[in-house]
Amino acid sequence: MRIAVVGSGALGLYYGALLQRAGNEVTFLLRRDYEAVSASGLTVRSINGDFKLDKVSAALRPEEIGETELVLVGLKTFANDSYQELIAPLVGDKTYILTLQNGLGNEELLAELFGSYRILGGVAFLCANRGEPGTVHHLGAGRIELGCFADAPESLLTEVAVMFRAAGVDCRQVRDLKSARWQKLVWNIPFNGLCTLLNAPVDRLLTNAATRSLVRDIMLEVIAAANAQGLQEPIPAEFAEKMLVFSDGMGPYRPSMLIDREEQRPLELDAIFARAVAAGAKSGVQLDKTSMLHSLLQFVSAEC
Ligand SMILES: NC(=O)C1=CN([C@@H]2O[C@H](COP(=O)(O)OP(=O)(O)OC[C@H]3O[C@@H](n4cnc5c(N)ncnc54)[C@H](OP(=O)(O)O)[C@@H]3O)[C@@H](O)[C@H]2O)C=CC1
Ligand SMILES: CC(C)(CO)C(=O)C(=O)O
Repeated sequence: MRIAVVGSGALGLYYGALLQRAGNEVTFLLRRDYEAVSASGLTVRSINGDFKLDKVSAALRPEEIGETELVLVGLKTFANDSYQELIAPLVGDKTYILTLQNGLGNEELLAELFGSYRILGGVAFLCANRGEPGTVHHLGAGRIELGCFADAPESLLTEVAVMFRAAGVDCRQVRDLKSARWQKLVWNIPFNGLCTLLNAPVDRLLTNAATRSLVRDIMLEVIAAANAQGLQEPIPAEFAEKMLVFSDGMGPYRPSMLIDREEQRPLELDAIFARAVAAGAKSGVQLDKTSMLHSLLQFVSAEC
């Protein structure tokens, strides 16, 4: 498949590299890493084994890439106002768009701009960070769950899922993308929020009894809001315990939002916090703890 990666940071570089290694024709739209990747290729340092792609197709502007079959979106959600500028030049009649970004509202905005029939969404249970230009670090996990947004064809979803599996990614197709998105928020809201506010990695929150209990309470609050959204596949309360156990295996992982704070970038507050709080309120569930995290993060974000 011909693939363009828009948002070639930790997530985009990692999955894009796996897809290229499996034989797909991948072009990365690059900014910070353009010179390093053009000159020396892309290095993946991975818990599954390091590898290097010596020849990588790199572009600085989407117009250099032109129409492609699949656009893989790995932008931070605070850059979603660049969708039109970065993605429109890549879209033709037979182009599909897959966003693996976190949070709510990404598929909706893509559908508004480019048509719902071509939009796929997914959640990535990946722990990846950027290294020096031209290097990405895969620290853990990597499973993705893909679903169709609205009327995108199921056959396309299957084709994309098969392609990810052939690249070595544990990729599952889900019937209810909305449920998958909320399941991911059950992790992102407590951990992105608390790790960023407390400047602490995941394991420190989990080994302290008070913060572990707070994480669980926030997870249950998010599950209650999720289940008020009319999901085809409601989220059981036990999912919180499952996520705690999954997180116990992460060790001293620093969520991407904590790194954004450290590096004084904007935070993904709208997609991960504001939209969840608004969706909860609209369906009669007040997300009080999430709302408090959001307010504190807005304070922190304004200080950056
Ligand atoms: N990292 C992870 O393990 C996971 C991340 N996610 C989600 O995936 C998304 C991406 O996260 P992550 O990869 O960590 O983020 P990064 O900050 O590492 O990557 C974002 C990329 O978008 C690029 N970008 C932003 N604006 C533009 C622009 N105008 N033109 C060209 N490139 C642009 C950045 O460019 P530049 O290179 O110049 O900085 C950067 O390479 C987020 O929604 C995150 O929450 C989900 C699961 C796991
Ligand atoms: C849950 C996790 C760690 C990826 O699995 C993530 O989404 C993040 O760091 O933002």
